[in-house]
Amino acid sequence: MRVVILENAKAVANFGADKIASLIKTKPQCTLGLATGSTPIKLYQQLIEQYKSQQLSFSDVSTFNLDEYLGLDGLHPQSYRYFMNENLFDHIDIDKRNTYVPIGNTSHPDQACFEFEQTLKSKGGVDLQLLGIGRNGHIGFNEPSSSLTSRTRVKTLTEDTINANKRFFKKEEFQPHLAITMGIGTISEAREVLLLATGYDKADAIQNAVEGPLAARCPASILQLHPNVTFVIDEKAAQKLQDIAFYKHIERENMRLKERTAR
Ligand SMILES: N[C@@H]1[C@@H](O)[C@H](O)[C@@H](COP(=O)(O)O)O[C@@H]1O
Repeated sequence: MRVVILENAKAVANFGADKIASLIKTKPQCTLGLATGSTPIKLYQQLIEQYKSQQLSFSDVSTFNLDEYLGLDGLHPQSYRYFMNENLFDHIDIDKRNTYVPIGNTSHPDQACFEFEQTLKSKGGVDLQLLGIGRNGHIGFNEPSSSLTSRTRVKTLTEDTINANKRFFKKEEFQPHLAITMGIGTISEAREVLLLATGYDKADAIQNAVEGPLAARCPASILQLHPNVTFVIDEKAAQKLQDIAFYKHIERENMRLKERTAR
């Protein structure tokens, strides 16, 4: 488990974008696991800039998104399909047929979840999974008490999550209380995981995820078992970690080692 603490949200976005860009350069046909929410927006902007300046092509990349609101179709401005089109897909050269977001407007959600898992499997799984984190420690829409080995399925959202996401909906607008989400077991199978968090709001969740016990109360704590996970967080989100000095020390040591081996 690697904990990278950076100065601010911009540095977090740069770090994440560089990771994704270097994966695409070494493996143009890679499969990315993508997230929504406000946290990855700056990272997506960086990727768009790299595409526009011809440093990066997404033409052979496939993507799988973590989650979608149940009951919203992809044309609904608050749907996660719409979010992905607006914030990334419409601005790069990705083939949209290779972009998979769980289908929210289905009358057969269990079947949709099963097919999502099957498609992910047929594509060989996720190379790099990008994650945000909810204030209560959720990843995707796996709320506290989710099974730590769960697969893609329908989940009920907590009041805290509904309130946190209210800002995206208009006052009288229907806000779904259910969502389809990749399971925690599904997420854990990604070959590499990058979790981004910024701001004081996320400090408790980060402390529980990184230093708390492995527990369904904090779904992100499952990442402690992952062999290739990096938490990329800003100083504000890091403020409740007990071992900040040690995490920073490790990063400095790693940097020195890199410089020495590069000589
Ligand atoms: N389902 C999404 C999560 O994938 C995301 O990580 C979380 C945090 O969002 P934000 O980045 O806006 O804080 O919000 C939603 O609940």
